[in-house]
Amino acid sequence: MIVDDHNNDTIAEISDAEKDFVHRLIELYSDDHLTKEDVKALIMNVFTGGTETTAVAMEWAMSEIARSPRVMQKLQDEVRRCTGRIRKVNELDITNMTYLKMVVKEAMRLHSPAPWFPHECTSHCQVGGYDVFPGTTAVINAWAIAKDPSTWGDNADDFYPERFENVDVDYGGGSFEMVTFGGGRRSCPAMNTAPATVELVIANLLYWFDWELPDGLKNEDLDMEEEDSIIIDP
Ligand code: HEM
Repeated sequence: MIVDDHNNDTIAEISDAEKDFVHRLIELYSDDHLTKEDVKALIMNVFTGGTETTAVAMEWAMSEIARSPRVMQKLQDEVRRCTGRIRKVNELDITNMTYLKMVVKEAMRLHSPAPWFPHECTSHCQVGGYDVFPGTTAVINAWAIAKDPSTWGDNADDFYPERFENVDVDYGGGSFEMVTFGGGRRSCPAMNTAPATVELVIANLLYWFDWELPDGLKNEDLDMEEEDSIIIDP
């Protein structure tokens, strides 16, 4: 259906700037670089890997902000200061919002949207003194890694965005203290765009609205229990 909507015949009439992800895939298919099955699988990858994860990251970040009046006030001050008198926060404003980036990173540290992911070992190696043989599935527990007190200290379970003022850890795949987007060759291709999306939405919502919990609910009473699955929902 999606592939049919992007009818091959019309691609030649579309400018490069207007071409989307599916147009590019169809071009590669037409050049014999991909099969139709590859195209369908890649589209499914983006839908399944890209929608729920980002939505859940946003929900957790909003919940943590709503639960912490101190963080909300500091963040809202930054968003309004960096945005000025315009109608909408844009990507350029976000580049100056250092606290926002720390808040989103801290929310993703505490609540890895993809808590674990499997990798198959292709050659014999040793991990922590254990032999791992080819064909073995190793499960990377991103959830636990990001909460390890030996890395993150005694307040590892607390939502404290300021910790990133002194910790040079990023989710770019190079810091094994936090592997929210995986690492290496199979790491998430959206490791830069996904946080940017969350930042943009939160900045706009805080710019325009003062947030409150519903029905007089107290901050400490907000239910932060996680629902266990392949994606951790609030
Ligand atoms: C907060 C949002 C997201 C999180 C936390 C996340 C996390 C992850 C993780 C942990 C992996 C597996 C890495 C590994 O196996 O080492 C992955 C893979 C992947 N993600 Fe994301 N992701 C997010 C958003 C997105 C978005 C928006 C897209 C696409 C638009 C996307 C597309 C993919 C794809 C295609 C893969 C498979 C990469 C491969 O196997 O080569 N993800 N993601």
